[in-house]
Amino acid sequence: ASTAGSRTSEEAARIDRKSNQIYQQPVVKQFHLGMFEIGRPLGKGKFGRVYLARERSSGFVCALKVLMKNEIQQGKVEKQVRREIEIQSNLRHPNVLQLYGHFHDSSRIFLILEFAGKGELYKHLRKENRFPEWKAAQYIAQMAAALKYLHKKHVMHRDIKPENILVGIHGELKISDFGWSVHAPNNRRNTMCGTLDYLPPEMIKPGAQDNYYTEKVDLWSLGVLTYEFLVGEAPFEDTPVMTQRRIARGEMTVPNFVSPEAKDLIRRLLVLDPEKRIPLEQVQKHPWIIKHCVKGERASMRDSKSTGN
Ligand SMILES: CCc1cccc(CC)c1NC(=O)n1cc2c(c1)/C(=N\C(=O)c1ccc(N3CCN(C)CC3)cc1)N=N2
Repeated sequence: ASTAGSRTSEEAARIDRKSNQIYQQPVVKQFHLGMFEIGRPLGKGKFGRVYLARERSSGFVCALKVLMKNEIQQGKVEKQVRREIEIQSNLRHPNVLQLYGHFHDSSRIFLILEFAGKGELYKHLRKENRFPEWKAAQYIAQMAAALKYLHKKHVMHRDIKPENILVGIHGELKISDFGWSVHAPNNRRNTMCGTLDYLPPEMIKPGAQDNYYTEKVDLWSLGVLTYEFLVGEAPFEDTPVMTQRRIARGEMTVPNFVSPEAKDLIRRLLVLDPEKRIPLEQVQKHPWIIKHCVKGERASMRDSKSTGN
């Protein structure tokens, strides 16, 4: 295959004679509102509304997120919106909601997002109260894969919670809302708003001199997410003051209906010392994940027989 370096920047696409492939460089298209047919509203958040949309020429279905410039300015979140666009535009993973492009007019910013056909995960969780272990394990495996991808690109999400996860048409999870994500390491203190439940100890009580934290914050949140999927509420849920104290001390109890394997994974993620949290590779190989995610042993044996390895 060609070496990317040899490709000059203005080339949009080229035929590689050897492999007779077309290497399509993303052509940065200019988008505008007239290109889209707007459908039903899908949801609304603090700073925006999202609509089902279809790009007229291609018929491509997407989600159009509309942010009001004046609300963004008043909320002093321009930087976050800029970061969300910059970070999410460069990400491509089946469990990360894709941002295809963006544009703006005099009063609004528009984000062209991947359409997640089954909506918000937290609504599914509230409706089902809590997920069966096989479903929770498959969801956590997908989140671990997404986080591994993000961390490889030195992006930490920092706001992993059910409210920021969408469900695709085939039931796959999609991390969204990169408003709080940053490139690691991050040694700036950011005032966080919203729920405290998912914050790790190092973000709750950063040492005076070193409020330095890394991607390990997402490991803590993955632990909180695992707990909430299985129990139906967050592990440190309490009054704001008590929540902070319980997080800082890692005080939580796992109900008996949670299997020992799941309890083991939760305890290995909810570790106060960020360096001692189980790494994502180990999460993906954890017995609880393997038990629910790898097709039965016989099935995999069948695979290996057929491929003969
Ligand atoms: C502006 C809204 C907002 C604010 C803050 C954070 C986020 C990310 C979660 C968002 N949403 C966002 O960016 N979103 C980007 C999106 C997106 C939201 C979305 N789909 C839906 O919101 C949705 C909702 C309900 C739905 N149905 C519910 C009823 N069911 C019977 C059938 C399926 C199907 C899809 N697809 N891309």
